[in-house]
Amino acid sequence: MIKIAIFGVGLIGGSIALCYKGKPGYTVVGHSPNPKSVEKLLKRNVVDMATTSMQEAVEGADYIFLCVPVGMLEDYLLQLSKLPLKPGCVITDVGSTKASVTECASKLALEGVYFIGGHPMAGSERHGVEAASSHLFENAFYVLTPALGTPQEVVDRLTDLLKITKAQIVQVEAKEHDDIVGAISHLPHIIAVALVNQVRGYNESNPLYQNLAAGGFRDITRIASSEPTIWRDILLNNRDVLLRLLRDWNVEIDRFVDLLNNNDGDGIADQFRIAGEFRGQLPERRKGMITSLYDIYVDIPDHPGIIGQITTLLGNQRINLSNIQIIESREDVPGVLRLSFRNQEDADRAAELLKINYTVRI
Ligand SMILES: NC(=O)c1ccc[n+]([C@@H]2O[C@H](COP(=O)([O-])OP(=O)(O)OC[C@H]3O[C@@H](n4cnc5c(N)ncnc54)[C@H](O)[C@@H]3O)[C@@H](O)[C@H]2O)c1
Ligand SMILES: O=C(O)C(=O)C[C@]1(C(=O)O)C=C[C@@H](O)C=C1
Repeated sequence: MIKIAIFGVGLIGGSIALCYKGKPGYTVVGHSPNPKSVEKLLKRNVVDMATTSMQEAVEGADYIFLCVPVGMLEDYLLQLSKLPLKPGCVITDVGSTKASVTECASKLALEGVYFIGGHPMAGSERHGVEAASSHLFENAFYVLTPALGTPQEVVDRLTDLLKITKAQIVQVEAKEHDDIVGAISHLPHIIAVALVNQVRGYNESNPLYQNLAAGGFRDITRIASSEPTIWRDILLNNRDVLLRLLRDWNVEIDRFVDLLNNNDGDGIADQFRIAGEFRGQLPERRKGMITSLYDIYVDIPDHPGIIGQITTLLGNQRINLSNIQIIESREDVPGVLRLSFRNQEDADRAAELLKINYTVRI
């Protein structure tokens, strides 16, 4: 039996737990310092066993996942280094930054056990075990940052274990990880929050701002609803990288100031063209469950029962939906449904079927 211990069973820790819970040959133990959380984990059936005792959680564990906020990772590593761990045990984490935790583990010089930093590139603005899903990591990249000198056999062992999450495992050097993820994840979170707060300020004197905010604003600001303390820790931990990225961001913004001052329409269009080309090359299909794989969009009139009609139509044809989301729905305004499918064939069949009565966009 392979024992997996998870510290911090929230969105990510809970999703890791659900990937292994109930699989033959695995037993999953969750840890929380809070007895009420331990009760909740057992009640929700996310883990096989839960405890407030660190020692009990790690006893005999083959793998230990640290899924607590970034600001707690080093403290947890230190505490683990003082506990009797099973020889050969692999400790990993899921923190959104990798340089500091990897360096901390190297300094601790763990004996007979190994640390390999990890970061699944999937998540959501939600938090807590209630938001966990065994599908979260499907098709997502999962970064490992093994320190130089980590035996290949140990890296292979963790890689094999993580394949069960259906993520694509890649290795990146820890500092390079923080540079890249700073730009593609941390900076966007800052921008989303700053933009929402800018508009919130205008809205104080005119509530029409909030009412008129539509798809564009919602698309770019979803992540502004992310958990504040999780993101406080991430941004502070990657501070130096982010300060550099924010200087570069100011350059990009100043470029638009100049283009507008100069009435430079061609320059503005060029910026959109360059951005669109790059964005078009993003690996669209490599996403976690929350932004799904094969989506179609259906315009729907706002009347009761409409969603039921659509799901019944699909169900009658045995077309499996993997997710359904109302993107826009207000009184008297037609809404948009995003229907997500696990494969292209289902998405195509659904589009054909729904086109008869609805406007469908692919
Ligand atoms: N949210 C994402 O999209 C995402 C994606 C990839 C990685 N991560 C990383 O995963 C880790 C967990 O984030 P999450 O999104 O699952 O957050 P979460 O809030 O859903 O889960 C955090 C867990 O840690 C516990 N916790 C919080 N403070 C604690 C403390 N002081 N001591 C002990 N336990 C504590 C919470 O009870 C909870 O179980 C973070 O390191 C984050 O950087 C997050
Ligand atoms: O999709 C989201 O909501 C996320 O915030 C996921 C996201 C990201 O920025 O892409 C956030 C933090 C991570 O560490 C990894 C992924």
